[in-house]
Amino acid sequence: MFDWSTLRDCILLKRRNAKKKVLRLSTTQSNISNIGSSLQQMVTVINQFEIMLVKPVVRSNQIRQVFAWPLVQCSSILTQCSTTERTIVSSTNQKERTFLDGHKKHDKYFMTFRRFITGHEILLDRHTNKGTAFSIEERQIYRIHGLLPPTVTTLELQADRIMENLRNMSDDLARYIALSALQDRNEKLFYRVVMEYTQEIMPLVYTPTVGLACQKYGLIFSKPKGLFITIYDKGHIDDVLMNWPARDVRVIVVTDGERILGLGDLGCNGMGIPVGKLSLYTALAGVAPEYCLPITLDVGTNNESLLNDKYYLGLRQKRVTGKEYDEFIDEFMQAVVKQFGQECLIQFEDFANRNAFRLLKKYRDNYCTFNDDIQGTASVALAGILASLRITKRKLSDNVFVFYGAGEASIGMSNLLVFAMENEGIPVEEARKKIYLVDSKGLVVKNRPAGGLSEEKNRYAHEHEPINKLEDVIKTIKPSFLIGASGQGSAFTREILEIMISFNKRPVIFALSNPTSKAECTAREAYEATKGQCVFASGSPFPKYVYNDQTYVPGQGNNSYIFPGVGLSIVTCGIRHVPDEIFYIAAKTLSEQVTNEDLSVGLVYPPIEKIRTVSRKIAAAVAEYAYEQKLAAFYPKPIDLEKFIEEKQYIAEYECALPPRWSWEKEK
Ligand SMILES: NC(=O)C1=CN([C@@H]2O[C@H](COP(=O)(O)OP(=O)(O)OC[C@H]3O[C@@H](n4cnc5c(N)ncnc54)[C@H](OP(=O)(O)O)[C@@H]3O)[C@@H](O)[C@H]2O)C=CC1
Ligand SMILES: CC(=O)C(=O)O
Ligand SMILES: [Mg+2]
Repeated sequence: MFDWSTLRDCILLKRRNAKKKVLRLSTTQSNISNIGSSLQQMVTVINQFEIMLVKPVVRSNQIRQVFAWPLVQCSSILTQCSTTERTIVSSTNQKERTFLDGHKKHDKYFMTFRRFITGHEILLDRHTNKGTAFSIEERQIYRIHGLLPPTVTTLELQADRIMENLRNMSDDLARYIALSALQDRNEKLFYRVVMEYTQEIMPLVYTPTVGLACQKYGLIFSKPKGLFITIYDKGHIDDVLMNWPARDVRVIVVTDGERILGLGDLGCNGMGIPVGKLSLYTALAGVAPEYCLPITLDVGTNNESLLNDKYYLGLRQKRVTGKEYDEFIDEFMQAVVKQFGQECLIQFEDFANRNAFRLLKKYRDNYCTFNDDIQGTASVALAGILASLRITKRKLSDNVFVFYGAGEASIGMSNLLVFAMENEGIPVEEARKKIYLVDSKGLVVKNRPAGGLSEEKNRYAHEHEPINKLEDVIKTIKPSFLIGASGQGSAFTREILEIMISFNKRPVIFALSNPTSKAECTAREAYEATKGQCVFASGSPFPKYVYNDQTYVPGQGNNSYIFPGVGLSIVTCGIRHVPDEIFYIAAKTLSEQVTNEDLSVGLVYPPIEKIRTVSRKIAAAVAEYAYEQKLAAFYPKPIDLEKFIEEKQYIAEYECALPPRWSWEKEK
């Protein structure tokens, strides 16, 4: 029997640099050959030492065997681990490592062993915990026997138990808190529940409940799920990023909390949004959770009630703006690249209008980045518009569009719509003439006072008399599409909806503002006012509605149909930039997933139950384009992109006989 104390005594503590502690293993050949070969002993080997960093720091052949030998022996167990982990195990040659995504790296990683881990820690770690699903054998091996009740349950039964508990709860905020706690406790089970009961769970982890959760964030905060970087971290953002425990971060969703849904400035409470969006990256598209990092940039808040709220957890000061803000964001972008590489996707979410457009313009060609509120929303709206045309039987360019709200969402939608019309052969200027914007001052027209129009709005400003009221705009312009993204709940009154049906056989009404309280109208209001004739979609979900014995299913026109699939493609193929074409392709692919059966009940998006497949198809179409345009970094191009992407999609199954305690550390 191998004497572990000998090996342990040989572990030398080495400080690679001031910030990182690395344990380096050193022993002799004879000790190694004594290591037992039975499966159980191998489990013990891995179980007692966490393999933490990977790079051949140790050059001698003799020492290299120390690493290679037990790992190879263990490969039968470890092949059940995730793909990156498998890569290490299957490679005994430390000089060159072939990654499953095809690229090779030389001497970039090293292997070393980390401290002991107790069974109790396995139970407390959300990545490794299986709760009552640990088998008797695992309970013995990990020394957690006795720490759990004796009955071993399945993942399915655990999910049923969670659902029953959720359904018995009194309100959605309680359900949000319970799901958040589950995510902290047992990540696999959390994703199993979200993926299996998506329709029921999505409104809890995402809009509308996430809006309420953000408003109550100071009260309900329990465990951190992301990084908070404040303006006082300026000058050392890099250090804060290093505190995040995972090193192979491939997607960041970042907010500064200034325009959370249609709820306004929620400061640091906005953290609920990156957390929720990244949960959807995993649940709706299968981007592995360990690749995802939610970040809130706290530069203060101008929300007086938060500043006076004793539970508020953010900086109690007014927002920092101007040069200092810009330098802070610049440093953040650079630090992300330094820490996680230039292929790390940075999704901007819920920034205020005045920052959103200019930051997108500033960074879009130099970083792997997009703005979800501008570009993701544009894509989902275009998909819904294209699907609606199959009901109204009109060409895209035969329509007139009124956007209520002229902000990030509406301008993004207008720009992509023009792009789509151009593809139908319509000149840009002509396409723009079919689009009318209404903002807080009324119809966007040319003769607004000087300085009254931003560059983005100006593109859509018409030579027209000012009109203040929406109903008058509708009466005058007679649009076939009325699309709301204003954050103004109930703005589409019965009168407005009745005007829409008075000159359209099938008017298209999208009420895209979030959360539900901010929707411009409800599904019921739209169907009732138009006698079931409108085509309806909304940003937050509404239930089915029965009108005159006909069932109508409102679609959810939310960017959650787009960003997970686009992100999956970026992550799996290493796409370096995210041009607008990608959102056009995503929109077309999404609309092609809508069946005639869906359309027959008024649904202009595929049912949410199909979302994993839909996201994969979006990812494959985007990847095809990216390879054509030489935007993808991972070569060679897979022969079957969809299959390649499918193999990378995260699966919510308990898969490891061993806790996945392998992690990657990119060399700085
Ligand atoms: N379904 C989805 O996927 C998405 C939905 N949204 C939702 O869209 C809404 C707006 O988001 P976003 O565009 O980013 O926000 P912005 O702040 O960029 O834009 C809001 C726009 O609404 C206008 N507005 C405000 N009050 C009124 C009013 N009384 N009458 C007419 N227009 C008004 C503003 O006018 P002015 O320019 O004069 O200030 C502005 O143009 C939010 O509720 C958000 O949740 C956003 C992204 C995605
Ligand atoms: C859906 C979304 O991104 C928003 O409402 O801001
Ligand atoms: Mg948003």
